[in-house]
Amino acid sequence: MVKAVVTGAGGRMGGRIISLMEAEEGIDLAAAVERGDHPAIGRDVSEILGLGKRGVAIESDFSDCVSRGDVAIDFTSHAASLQNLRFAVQHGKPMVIGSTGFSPEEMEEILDLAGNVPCVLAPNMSVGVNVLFKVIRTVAEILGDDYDVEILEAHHHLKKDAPSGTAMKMAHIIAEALGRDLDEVGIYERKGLIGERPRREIGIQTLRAGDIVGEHTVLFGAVGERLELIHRAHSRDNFAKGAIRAAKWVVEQKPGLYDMQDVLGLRT
Ligand SMILES: NC(=O)C1=CN([C@@H]2O[C@H](COP(=O)(O)OP(=O)(O)OC[C@H]3O[C@@H](n4cnc5c(N)ncnc54)[C@H](OP(=O)(O)O)[C@@H]3O)[C@@H](O)[C@H]2O)C=CC1
Ligand SMILES: O=C(O)C1=N[C@H](C(=O)O)C[C@H](O)C1
Repeated sequence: MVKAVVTGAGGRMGGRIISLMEAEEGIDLAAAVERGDHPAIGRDVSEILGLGKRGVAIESDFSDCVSRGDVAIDFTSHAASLQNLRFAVQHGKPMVIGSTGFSPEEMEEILDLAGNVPCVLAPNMSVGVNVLFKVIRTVAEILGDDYDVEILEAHHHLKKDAPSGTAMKMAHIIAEALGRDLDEVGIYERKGLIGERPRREIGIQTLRAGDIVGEHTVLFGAVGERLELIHRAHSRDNFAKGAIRAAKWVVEQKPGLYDMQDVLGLRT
């Protein structure tokens, strides 16, 4: 039985992960963690989620409880996940990180830390999006420079980072497939007399509205036609199931940084 410590337990993703873990074989909740000043601290985690009492109280100090688990699952924020990974390394514990919005410097530190423990880091843990990552690489390679590339993402109005981690990963995949440097060709907003669209631009556009769970469109446009590849998440359960699957997988791995392509066996 894999024992998991879940951080961000009072959040949208943390809550779904804990709820779905109840019905999942081979994994159990060892501890649940929230930010120190969160109103849920000290309350039974299942009570918060409307599941009745389970005898796991929400705690505030990850460094205190990480050693009670075989793996930590963290959907909090870029800063909290990095801090938690530092603690996980101190205790030699594998980690699954779903948070997004890491800076290049933070990514460098994660890569460095993951040299000590196995770590899955993925901006999107759904099977559908991870298949789409492969598909858009192939499509970009086939269509090449003849098609304009635009990525459109839409999320709920509570999301803190933009563009989404998924949209940024899509942009990186396509830039790599087309031999372009995303720092040079990525365009995140347009306004005013912008002139004709440079052919090599990769547009990444963000929408925020209501309770949209997560939608990503990759548009390849030419004169006379366009190809659109769309993923729509209907709930957070696919992300949560992916995180649980990653947690069971990562405990068997050697130290290193992995993503969902590795977990799902999609890497070629
Ligand atoms: N990889 C994937 O498949 C997915 C990734 N995400 C990403 O996961 C992250 C979380 O998303 P979501 O659940 O919607 O966000 P929420 O804001 O609902 O949840 C995050 C939770 O983490 C808590 N938190 C913040 N800092 C700490 C800390 N230091 N220790 C413990 N808990 C802390 C927050 O508390 P407080 O509210 O008090 O700040 C909050 O309860 C985001 O970065 C999002 O982009 C989301 C969905 C899928
Ligand atoms: O914050 C969210 O909600 C989501 N974040 C992830 C991202 O930034 O890509 C994945 C998902 O679309 C939901």
